[in-house]
Amino acid sequence: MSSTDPKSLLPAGLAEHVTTLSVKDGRAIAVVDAAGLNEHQRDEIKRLIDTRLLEYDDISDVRIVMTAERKQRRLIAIGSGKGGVGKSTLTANLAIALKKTGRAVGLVDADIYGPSQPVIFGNQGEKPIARDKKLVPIESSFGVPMLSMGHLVEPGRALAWRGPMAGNALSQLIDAHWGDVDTLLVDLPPGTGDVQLTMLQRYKPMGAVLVSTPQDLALIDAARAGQLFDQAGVPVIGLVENMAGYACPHCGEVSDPFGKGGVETAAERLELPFLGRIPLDLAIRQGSDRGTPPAAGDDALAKPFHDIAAKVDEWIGAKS
Ligand SMILES: Nc1ncnc2c1ncn2[C@@H]1O[C@H](COP(=O)(O)OP(=O)(O)OP(=O)(O)O)[C@@H](O)[C@H]1O
Repeated sequence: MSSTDPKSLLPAGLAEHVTTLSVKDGRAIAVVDAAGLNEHQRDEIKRLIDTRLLEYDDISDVRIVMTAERKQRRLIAIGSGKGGVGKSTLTANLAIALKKTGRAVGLVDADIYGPSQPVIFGNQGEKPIARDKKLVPIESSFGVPMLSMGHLVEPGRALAWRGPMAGNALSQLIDAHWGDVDTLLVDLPPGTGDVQLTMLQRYKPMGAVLVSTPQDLALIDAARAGQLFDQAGVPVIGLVENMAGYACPHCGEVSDPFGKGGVETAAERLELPFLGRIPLDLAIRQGSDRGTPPAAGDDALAKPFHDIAAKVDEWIGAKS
């Protein structure tokens, strides 16, 4: 067989996808430019090339290399209207719970103004290394690789970042060596600032989860954050109510310091799904401070996080 132009072995419609084709000792190696092709198209092209080349008597083995075959990584943003409502706590526990459902989850702590994930995961002081100018995520004890500005700068130093600097910080964390991770949870700073805008412009998340306490003010801000996602065409997966129902550790009586059911009512009003309620429980705060997030366990404290993760998991499954 002439190998001056092996691409001529293929019909033009297939050859146009092939960067190089070599044939030697019965083995054909085709390099296919897979940029812009979806998974189905890639599989189809692979199949057609394979079948066509094997029709030649002197080809017995076909190897196909797909370039630009970047793993489609979905981003799920976790946002809140205001700070201190438990967004970081939810993100960490959701990531751990999703990992338990079998998803390859990673976590980006994009709350660059007040990164708290290194504390929640108990790996403060660890520093990610860089390879080929990209960061390598830190492996956490819960099987969730993660990157946080808290691992890169001294506590408090990132606070002054605004505009492009804040956006670039986000890119460094997202465009990292995430390997097999297919679902990246992004813990956003509260509100609707520079990081959120960069996120929406450069990396359109697949969906967003919003956290709020039942207080009216927190809810109004959460609705505003929801609007931003909505305008950008990012579906809100649902709302989570945090710090609802405080069970007194002494007498067991349940009180509602921030009101009750406000988030569920707001979700109904905004026509958004309600994903669940997490109680105000001292053990949740203690676990977060100690580097042992409750979702790592299997007890009653873990349950609300696992239930919310199951709903998010189902939502992702339905969209994929
Ligand atoms: N359900 C809960 N029960 C008890 N403590 C909680 C609960 N949720 C969060 N906390 C605690 O409240 C504090 C704030 O939570 P967290 O850092 O998750 O909020 P945040 O919304 O991410 O805040 P910020 O955006 O300011 O970082 C933390 O000390 C956390 O441990």
